[in-house]
Amino acid sequence: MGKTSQQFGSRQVSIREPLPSRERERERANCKYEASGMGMLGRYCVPHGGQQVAPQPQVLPLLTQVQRVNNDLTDKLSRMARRNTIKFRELAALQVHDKNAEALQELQTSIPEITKIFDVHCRIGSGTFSTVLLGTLQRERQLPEAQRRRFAIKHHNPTNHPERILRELECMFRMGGDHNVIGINCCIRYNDNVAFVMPFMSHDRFHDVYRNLSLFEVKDYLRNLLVALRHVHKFNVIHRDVKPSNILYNRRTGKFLLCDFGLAQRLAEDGSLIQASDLSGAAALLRDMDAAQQQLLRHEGNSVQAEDEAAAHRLQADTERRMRAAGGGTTAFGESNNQLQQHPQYPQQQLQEPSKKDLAAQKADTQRLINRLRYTNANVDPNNYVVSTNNIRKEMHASRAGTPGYRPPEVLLRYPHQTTAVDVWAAGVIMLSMLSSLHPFFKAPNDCAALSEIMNLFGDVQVRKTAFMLDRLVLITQKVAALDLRRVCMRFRYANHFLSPEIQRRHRRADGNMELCRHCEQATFNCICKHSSHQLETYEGLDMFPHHAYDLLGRLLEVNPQKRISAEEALKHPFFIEHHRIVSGVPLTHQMPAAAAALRSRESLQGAGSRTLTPYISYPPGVKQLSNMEAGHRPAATSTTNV
Ligand SMILES: Nc1ncnc2c1ncn2[C@@H]1O[C@H](COP(=O)(O)OP(=O)(O)OP(=O)(O)O)[C@@H](O)[C@H]1O
Repeated sequence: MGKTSQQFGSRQVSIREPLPSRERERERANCKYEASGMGMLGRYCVPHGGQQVAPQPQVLPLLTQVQRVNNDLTDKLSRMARRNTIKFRELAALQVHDKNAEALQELQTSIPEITKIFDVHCRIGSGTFSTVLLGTLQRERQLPEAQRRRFAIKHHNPTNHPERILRELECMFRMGGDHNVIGINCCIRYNDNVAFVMPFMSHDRFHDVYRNLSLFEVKDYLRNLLVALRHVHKFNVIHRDVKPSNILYNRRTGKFLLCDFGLAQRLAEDGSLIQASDLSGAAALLRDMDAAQQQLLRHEGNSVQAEDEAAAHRLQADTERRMRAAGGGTTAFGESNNQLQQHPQYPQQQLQEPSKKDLAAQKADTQRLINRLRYTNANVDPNNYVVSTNNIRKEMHASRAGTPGYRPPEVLLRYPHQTTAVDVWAAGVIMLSMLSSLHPFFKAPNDCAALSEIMNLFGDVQVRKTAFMLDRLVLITQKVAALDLRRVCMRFRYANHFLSPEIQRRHRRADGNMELCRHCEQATFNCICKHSSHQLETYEGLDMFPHHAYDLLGRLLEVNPQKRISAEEALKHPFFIEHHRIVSGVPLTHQMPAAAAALRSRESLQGAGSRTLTPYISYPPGVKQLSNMEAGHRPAATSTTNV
C-alpha cells in the first residue's frame, strides 16, 4: 500500500508514503528490532541476539516522534506533580485551619471562663488525651506582641480519667518549674472539663532535628533530659512516657522542658507502685495549689518564653568564654554526616555521587537490616510469649503504661516491681535514634514483637538471663547473636559511606560477590555482630561521636533493669565531662549555628504556633523535590516535607 518503486541502475529504491497511525503501530510491533541501552531512544537498533546495525531509514522519524512523545510525557508528569503538590498544600492548610477552629470552639464552649481571661490564638499540639492551645492574657492586649506573655493551655479530653488529670497536676505542681520540668500556672475546671495553663515554649520537632544535631547539641539534649529525670526520680516518681514528643526542645535557645506527666506513677517507700485509685492526697494538693495559684500567675507568668532571648545571649557569652579558654583544637560542633568527606583523617574517602541503581541497592540493603532488627517469628503467640518460672505466683499483672517503642524489657516481661529505670531506658532509646539517625528505632506492633526487637539487637542470651532473674521464662524459637551498638549506629548513620560503590568494590571478592556474615547478614568488612570473627574496617576518624557516647548508650540500654545506670550516675559519665574544643580563627557562628540563630528576633505569635505544629506530608520523591523548589528551598534529604 502506498508504495512506489523506481529503478536506479541495478538498485531498486522503495519510497513509502507515510502510514496511517494504526498501521504504524502494527509495523512497530512487527519490527524485529529492539532498542539498545536507552530504550526506544537508542541510536542504534540491535536485532535479537545480533550485532549492532544502523537504523533503517524509516525507523529514524519514528524515533524522533517517540522522543517528542517522551518529552511531552515528562512535561505533563512534572506539571501534574506540581499541581498535586499545590493541592496537597492547600488541603493541609485547610485541615490545619479546620482543626484549629474546631479546637478553639471546643475550648470556648466547654470552659467559657477561659475566654474571659485569655485570648486563645491557635492549636499548638494535640495528643491522645488533650489538645494544647496558645493563649495570651487579655489584660496584656495593649502591650506590644513581643512583650505579651504566652501560655500553653492544655485542654483535657472530657473522657480522661480524673485520676490521670490529678496525677499530672500533682506532678507539675510539686516538681515542675525547675530542673527542666514543665511547671503549671493554673488549673481551670468547669463541670467535667479541665484545662491546665502552663508556660508556653516554642520548640522544634524531633523529626526535624534528630538527623542533623551536632555533637554539642546531642550532649546538651541528653544532659538536659537526664537532669529532668534525676529531678523527677528524686520524688520517687516514674514519668513512664519519656519520648521525643513529650520533650520540648528549642534548638535556637537550647532550652529544654520535660512535659506530659499523664502516665506518671509514684513509688511507695518499699518500692511498690502507689495504686492509681489512691486519691487521698487530692485534698492536700488542692489546698496547696489554692495558696500558690495567685502568686504563680502574678509573678512567674511565662518566664520560659520571655527568657528565650536572655538565654540565647547567655549561651553566646558562655561559648565565647569557652572559646577564649580553649584557645584552639579540633571542633566538636556541627560535624554532621555531610561533613564526612571533609574529615581530615578521611582524605581518601572522596566518594562520588552514587548512581540511581546504587542508591536503590543501598536503600534495599538498609531496609533488609531494618527488617532483620524488627523480625518476629510469625508463629509466636503474641499473648503468650512469656511465662512465670514461679508456679506459685501465677498472676502476671504489671503496669504496661508507656508508648510502644520506648517500653523497657522489664515492662515487656510483665515484671510488677518496676522502678525509675523505666525512664532511663526510654532516654536510651532517644539517644539510640540520635546516634543512628533512625527514628523511630523500635517500631513493634505489640509487646511480643517489641521484645524480639530488643532480642535482635542485644541477643537472646541477655534477654533470657534478665527474664530468668525476674522470674520469667521467655519462649524463643531461634537463637539470635548480639550486635555491636556502635557498628549498628554507624551502619545507619553513615550508610552512604558503607554502601558506596567505591567501598563495596574495595571489599568485593574475585568472583564479584560480597562475602556476608552469616549472623548479621552484613558484608564481612562491616560485620555488626558484637563478637565478630571477621576482619573489620576500622572506623577511626569517621564517626563524630566518641567511644564514650556508645558506652553511655550501652549503660542506658542495659537490658537488666537492676544493672541499668541511674539518671544521676549517667550525668557523671565521661561523655558529659569531656571538654568541647573550639577551632580558633573560625567564626563562632560557623561552629555553632544555634548561637547565631539565637540572636534572631523573637518569633511572632502565629509563627511560634505554626512552628510547633506543622503537619507532615509524605510526597513521592519527584513531587517532594518540586514542592521544595517551589518554596525556594534546597531539596531536603528527608523523606517528609514540611509544608
Ligand atoms: N508548654 C508547652 N509549650 C508548647 N507546646 C506544648 C506545651 N505543652 C505541650 N505542648 C505541645 O502539645 C503536644 C501535646 O502535649 P502533651 O504531650 O502534654 O499531650 P497529651 O495529650 O498527653 O499527648 P500524648 O497523647 O502524646 O501523651 C506536645 O507534643 C507539644 O508539642
